[in-house]
Amino acid sequence: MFALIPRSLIVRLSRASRNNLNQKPLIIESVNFLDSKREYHGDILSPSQVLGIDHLRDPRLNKGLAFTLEERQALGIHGLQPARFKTQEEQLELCRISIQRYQEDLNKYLYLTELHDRNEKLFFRLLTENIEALMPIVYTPTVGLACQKFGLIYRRPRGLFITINDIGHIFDVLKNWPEANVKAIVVTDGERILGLGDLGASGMGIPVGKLALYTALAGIKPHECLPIVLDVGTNRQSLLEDPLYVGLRQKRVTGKLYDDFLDEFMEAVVQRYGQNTLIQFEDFANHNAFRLLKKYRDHYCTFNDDIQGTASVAVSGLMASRRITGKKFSENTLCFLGAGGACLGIADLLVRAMVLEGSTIEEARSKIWMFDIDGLLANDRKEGNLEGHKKYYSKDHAPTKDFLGLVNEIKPSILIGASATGGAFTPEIIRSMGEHNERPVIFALSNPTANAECTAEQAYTITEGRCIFASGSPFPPVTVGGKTFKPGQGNNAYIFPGVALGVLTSGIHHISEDVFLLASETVAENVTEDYLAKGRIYPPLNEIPEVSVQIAIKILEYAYKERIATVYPKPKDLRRYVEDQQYNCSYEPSLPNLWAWPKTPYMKTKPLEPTKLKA
Ligand SMILES: NC(=O)C1=CN([C@@H]2O[C@H](COP(=O)(O)OP(=O)(O)OC[C@H]3O[C@@H](n4cnc5c(N)ncnc54)[C@H](OP(=O)(O)O)[C@@H]3O)[C@@H](O)[C@H]2O)C=CC1
Ligand SMILES: CC(=O)C(=O)O
Ligand SMILES: [Mg+2]
Repeated sequence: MFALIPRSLIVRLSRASRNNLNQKPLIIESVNFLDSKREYHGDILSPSQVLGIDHLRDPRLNKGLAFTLEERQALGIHGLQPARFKTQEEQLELCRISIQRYQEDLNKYLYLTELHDRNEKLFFRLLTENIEALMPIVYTPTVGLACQKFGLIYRRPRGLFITINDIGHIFDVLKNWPEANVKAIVVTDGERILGLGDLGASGMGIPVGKLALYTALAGIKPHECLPIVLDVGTNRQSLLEDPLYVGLRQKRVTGKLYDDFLDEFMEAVVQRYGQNTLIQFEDFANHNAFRLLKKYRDHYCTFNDDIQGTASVAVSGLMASRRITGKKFSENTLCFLGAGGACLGIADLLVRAMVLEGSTIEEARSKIWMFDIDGLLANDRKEGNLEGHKKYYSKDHAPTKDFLGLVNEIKPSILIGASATGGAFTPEIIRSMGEHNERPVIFALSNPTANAECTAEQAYTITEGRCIFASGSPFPPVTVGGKTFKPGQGNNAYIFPGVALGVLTSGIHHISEDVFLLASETVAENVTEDYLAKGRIYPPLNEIPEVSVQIAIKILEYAYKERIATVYPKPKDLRRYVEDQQYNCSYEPSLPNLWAWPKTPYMKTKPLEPTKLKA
């Protein structure tokens, strides 16, 4: 039975009200149906078509078949959809069935991208409720493949592309972004995308994926998030020659012009969105990452995820490992393969943690040995630089490029790889770790999967199940001697969403290292004895949303204690305050409650048995 809707009244939601669907629509306009013929894309259309169709086309408004009969009629979309009404739960079931049908992960990625473009709430609900199964698709490893194939799979724009040619006009480009209330930006210049090197503008997949996790793992509202690529060219010859490449076809700009471009970008962000806008630097090459962090950290609300987020997640894993090995941080010898943003960030934060345990900085640094592409960081080495933070870890030791030899000699209890060198932890190296330690700690943090320094299978098998293992990209469970181990994912995804939530809700201007140590502790506290017994040093991925809220609460407590919060008065109930600001991915009414609408005649259907997505 159809309800009777007064034809003289159709309801129009203003753009302002759509931008914040968690609020009730603010502006309601009555339009007389009979005298309102107007032009739309050059055609004379009825106002119902003009005004209502947006509800199907705009991913933020679209609810698919969940529009009630009353909504369909009042919005003028009645007849534009089949007769069936479907709840969001029924739509989710269709999504799960659909995604299972794809064999290739890249096709699953494309399905999710299309869903994101079509129905934002459904996309985020699907992602939030299936983190374990879908994080490897929207994030590492599949996002790496999506970046490599970016030119081929590019369909619709998502995010903002600012090129070096926009210098002098970056603010104008930012003004083209259609959202007025951006609070968080993830920005890359595409020079070091995961462990895949320089992908130029094709690196856009990374800020898009990271910000999808801002919403799915921390409930930060999607319209408050802005992914940005700074396209300064690429030095990858194959991309410059690739007819499908969508970025600037020129070598990377460097030096003063690059720096001026970055400075203008930072200033333009503040001018457009305010001083408190969080700017997360992601996948910049090493020669820029540290430099830019140092330059901007005390002037903007910013952090570098590859340095600080990675440090925080690795230290968190080591905090949990400490409960198994019984050793203080300073009682370990650590050996790093790689001395870039990730490894140096981890080493620096660990030194801070050791100092808090009572070591001096020198004692703490003496426990840490590092290898880069030119071998051991050694004072007398002729090849390779010892610039920046590398010099803190350089040793009075004969230069060597023999990593296995060094491992045999110094007998580290903790081995960490972030070198983007797949298979660099050879079976001999893993065996040596097993021979010298009852519970060797082995972290193969490089992404995507093919770049991991070793697989979970190799680590557990060669150490007869004794190692404490984590990897940057996910590995399936491994069974050794009848015991099954679920490898932990030592990925900064445990950290950056919660840190962002804490920073945004407290309004702190600058993000200190203490914030990252707090995040490490919070993640480690969520590792139960039961998880440790199964070899897990991180909570399961689907617990990250709760962990993010806890991180945010810790940051708020810290911010009020240190008097660096800018949101006053201090909320009485911090958890409630945080949760009240989070995104709600359930559908909401598309119409204001002008009068009591008659009930929609939902058709009775056989209840579906929910499909379980395999991780
Ligand atoms: N799990 C996680 O959450 C994260 C993982 N990562 C991963 O870590 C990896 C490195 O990232 P990042 O540190 O930012 O990158 P960088 O480019 O800053 O550092 C890479 C480091 O590895 C060294 N290196 C390269 N090849 C070798 C080799 N054959 N032997 C020894 N050392 C080598 C480089 O040496 P040199 O200094 O001489 O160039 C450099 O020190 C990437 O794969 C990335 O995906 C990064 C961030 C987070
Ligand atoms: C995870 C991440 O940030 C990286 O691999 O770069
Ligand atoms: Mg990164």
